[in-house]
Amino acid sequence: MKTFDELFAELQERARTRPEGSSTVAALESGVHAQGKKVLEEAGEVWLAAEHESDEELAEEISQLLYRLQVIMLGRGLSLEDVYRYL
Ligand SMILES: N=c1c2ncn([C@@H]3O[C@H](COP(=O)(O)OP(=O)(O)OP(=O)(O)O)[C@@H](O)[C@H]3O)c2ncn1[C@@H]1O[C@H](COP(=O)(O)O)[C@@H](O)[C@H]1O
Repeated sequence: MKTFDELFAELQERARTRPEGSSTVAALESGVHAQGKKVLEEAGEVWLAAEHESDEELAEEISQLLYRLQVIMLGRGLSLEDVYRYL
């Protein structure tokens, strides 16, 4: 189990070291258009899960959306603080 901040630190490390086989490196290299499509896709799945699926399935979809948002943040060079200051 990990927190949002811990996942972000892990993904920052992936972006820095670019290990082979990392899905994050592949997502970063796919570009902002593909990254944005993934955000929309996962957001739609969260919506559908909230209406029709179990709590567990909803939680899993939300985790994927959070991951995709972090990829967008990393791709644009945003830090957690850049976002948190608006919360
Ligand atoms: N939390 C996630 C995570 N959530 C979603 N995904 C990616 O999203 C995919 C599932 O999304 P989809 O439902 O869109 O499935 P898909 O369309 O079949 O996937 P693709 O064809 O787009 O690869 C997974 O196969 C992963 O590639 C994630 N990839 C990585 N993480 C975590 O990120 C960290 C770094 O991972 P790596 O970069 O792979 O080392 C680790 O802690 C991982 O657990």
